[in-house]
Amino acid sequence: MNAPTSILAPIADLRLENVSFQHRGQSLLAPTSLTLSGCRRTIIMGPNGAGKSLLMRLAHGLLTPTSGRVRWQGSEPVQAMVFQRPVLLRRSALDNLTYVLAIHKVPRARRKAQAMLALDTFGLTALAHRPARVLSGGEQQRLALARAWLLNPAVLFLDEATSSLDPAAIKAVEDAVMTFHASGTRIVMTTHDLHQAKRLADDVVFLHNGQLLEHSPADTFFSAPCSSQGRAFIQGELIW
Ligand SMILES: Nc1ncnc2c1ncn2[C@@H]1O[C@H](COP(=O)(O)OP(=O)(O)OP(=O)(O)O)[C@@H](O)[C@H]1O
Repeated sequence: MNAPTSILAPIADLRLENVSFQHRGQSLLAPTSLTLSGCRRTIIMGPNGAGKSLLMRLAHGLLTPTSGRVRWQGSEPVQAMVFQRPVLLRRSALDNLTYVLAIHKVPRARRKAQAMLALDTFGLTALAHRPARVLSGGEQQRLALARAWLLNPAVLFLDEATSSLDPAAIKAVEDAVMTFHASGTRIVMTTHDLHQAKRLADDVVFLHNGQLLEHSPADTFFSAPCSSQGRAFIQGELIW
């Protein structure tokens, strides 16, 4: 594994074909078809319980659909996922990163330099030797992003990655997302923060009640959503 560089090859399309998910006979995601392509920032939006995380976990392969299929149109690219609460090892920030490099069989002599580069990229150099679990929420999230960056993913999934952070930490995570995107990574991110979606989205997938109601360019979604639920959502009305 090399240090992250720009991803030059086109990223395979990810196609969800009539994907549904049921639990104990209850439909949590109605049959959904969706194609994610190019090097775009796709934001999955919708109110609490809409099925955003479900859709993302199905897309990333963490969940198996009840029906339908998820397939890559071409070779499956390297993917990484960042969660709302990152799971970090009881070690220093630096060691959390060198551990990942060891798992990926990077020669020992190269691990520290690569890990330090990742820490530097995400503004964490000064915290290299601090135990990861005492870092603030925003710092932990940036460490999770640095760890993902080491994998040089072509596709990065983020599930409510900023929902428990303050505005400065949100900005730092959004900057980190832009760093990934600038190096050629496709971004797929869930949020119910409208302002964040407006800042980041190239296109928006809007879910309500386990149904995909819209997948549109961000400008279209924010100026002229085609569903009444989408309109209510962007007007800040509560919908359940
Ligand atoms: N693996 C699972 N097994 C069973 N039920 C699930 C599973 N994952 C999610 N659910 C249920 O599916 C529904 C949608 O959950 P999901 O987490 O996708 O919503 P969300 O849109 O991400 O909501 P929030 O904004 O609150 O995080 C919820 O009722 C949840 O309890």
